[in-house]
Amino acid sequence: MSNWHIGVIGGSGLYDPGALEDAQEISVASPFGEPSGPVTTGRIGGVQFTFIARHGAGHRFSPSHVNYCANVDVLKRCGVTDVLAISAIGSLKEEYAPGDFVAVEQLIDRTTGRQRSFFGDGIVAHVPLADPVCPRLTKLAAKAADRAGAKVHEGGTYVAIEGPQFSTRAESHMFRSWGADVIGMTAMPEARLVREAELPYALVGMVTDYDCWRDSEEDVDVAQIIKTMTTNAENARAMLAEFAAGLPKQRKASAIDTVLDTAIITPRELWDVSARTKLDAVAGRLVNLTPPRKK
Ligand SMILES: CSC[C@H]1O[C@H](OP(=O)(O)O)[C@H](O)[C@@H]1O
Ligand SMILES: Nc1ncnc2[nH]cnc12
Repeated sequence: MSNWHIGVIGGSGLYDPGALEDAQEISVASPFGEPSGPVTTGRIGGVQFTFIARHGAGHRFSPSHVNYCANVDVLKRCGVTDVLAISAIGSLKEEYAPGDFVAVEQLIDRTTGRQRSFFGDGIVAHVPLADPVCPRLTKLAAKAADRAGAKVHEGGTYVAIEGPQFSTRAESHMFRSWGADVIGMTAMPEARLVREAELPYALVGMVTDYDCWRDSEEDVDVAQIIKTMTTNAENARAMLAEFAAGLPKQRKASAIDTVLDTAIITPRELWDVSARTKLDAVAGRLVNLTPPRKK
């Protein structure tokens, strides 16, 4: 059995991971509140996968209402080593056409008012985020998408908007002028939280539309996105199978696995019991070392 355990966050149109061996649906409680739903855990080949539908079964949580903290906490609690997120994205670039896959490299955060950190209430941490995705995992995901028959673009900057409305035409042009290549509503704060949980993150976007900047194209709407995503969901599942097959047999440590070592600024002797208890999965490697301090 491999030592990889891949957490998959399925976005719009991808509400189940397809066939997993020995699949089990488990409801996992989180101190950060209700996750979007139960996880499905099982194997593809010798690799363990744990899947969560970002917007819940039946797409009940909008991008602003997804409990990103709980979803990431639950994946960490299940023991995942790495997170592969799959999203529907709009294209801000001529060359990225509907149906194409994009292995995202950079993120711009335009979301507002979402909980963006596990830390701050008793234990403060500042993790580095210069490179928000893990290059190793992203490369493996891009290769898998390619082997699954998708047209894949490696690299690209994703701008995360708050939504739930799509962008105005002026915003769409502005994001293009900033150098953003694709647009969505969910990769932030997800990527921030996954990093805080010391998990490498890769984001594969499936292009569903050209947003509203392109004169020759209909402006984006949900019907267009769902139509493309339904066609693409099978490709995404095929990508997961190829991803499992293409992983190196044994996972080697990543610098992200221990990123909190140099990120927590609050001295250990001041960590309070409730913060430690809440972080027992996210920062379990550190907070579970010694008995919690009594107040
Ligand atoms: C269904 S239309 C917009 C919706 O689709 C994307 O979701 P996800 O990233 O979870 O695939 C986008 O970010 C919006 O949330
Ligand atoms: N054009 C768009 N804007 C924001 N999120 C999206 N998800 C898919 N297409 C999108």
